[in-house]
Amino acid sequence: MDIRYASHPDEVKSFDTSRLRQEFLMESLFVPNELTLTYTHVDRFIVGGVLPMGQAVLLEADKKEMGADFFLERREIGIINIGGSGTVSVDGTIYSMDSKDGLYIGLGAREVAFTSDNPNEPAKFYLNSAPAHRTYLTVKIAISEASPNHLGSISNSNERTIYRYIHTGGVQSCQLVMGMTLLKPGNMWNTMPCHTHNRRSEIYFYFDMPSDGVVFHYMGEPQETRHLVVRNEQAIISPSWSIHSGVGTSSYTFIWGMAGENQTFEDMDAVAMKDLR
Ligand SMILES: O=C(O)C(=O)C[C@H](O)C(=O)CO
Ligand SMILES: [Zn+2]
Repeated sequence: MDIRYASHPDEVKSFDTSRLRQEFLMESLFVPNELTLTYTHVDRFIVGGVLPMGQAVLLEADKKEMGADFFLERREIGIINIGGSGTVSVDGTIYSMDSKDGLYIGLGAREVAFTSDNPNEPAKFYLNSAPAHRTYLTVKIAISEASPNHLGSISNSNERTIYRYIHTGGVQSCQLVMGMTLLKPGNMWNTMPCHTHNRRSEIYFYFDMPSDGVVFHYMGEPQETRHLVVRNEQAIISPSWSIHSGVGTSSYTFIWGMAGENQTFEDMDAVAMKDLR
């Protein structure tokens, strides 16, 4: 399990490109038949990916790093499939997962296994997990059941739909809030004007990009912005003090996940365009 520590914003000002990437970027989430996990001390998120290719992959705890006998002993998890169809089995109950289907699994589930229906068109399960204090129902969420919110305009190159999967008005959780943003064709910008939210941190995961496409993802304090070049199926840690916004060389989709002090999606500290540096 890859471990990342939290950084002070004053320290991050002096990071060069490779240090920024080492601390904040997750470059390889999908390795055939492996559970790939990164544990960040930023709100103790675990971010991961599963690519089952002809065998089931188990959601196993890293006993040393997590100090737990099973992954969901003290945690909850949100899962979104970005690949072909597959299944997630939770203590013997099988959930069929088509592309862009989501699943919330509550504290205490012991045996979670991932499979693909067709190894030639494998499922790709993207995972966000956060510490939990009580059990909420395990629920599957089709994108048609997620709450859509249309934002932006073609004149600002940011017309997009935000789908909330796990949130206060939908599937309940202890602290995880999770969803997906789809850009309309021809639109390249996400989350600009940008914001921070000191009560929560956030993980962005970019996908549906061509192999030579990149997203210039902006992070840092609003007056000390930095960029990271992010490629298809890579994820970024955004601490509570950091903006999180990106512009692509072509269109893309991204999954966002938040955890922390509150779950109020609208609780954002908006950054005025004139204040960005
Ligand atoms: O497109 C957007 O704007 C977003 O998806 C914003 C994220 O959901 C976010 O940053 C929530 O805090
Ligand atoms: Zn945000």
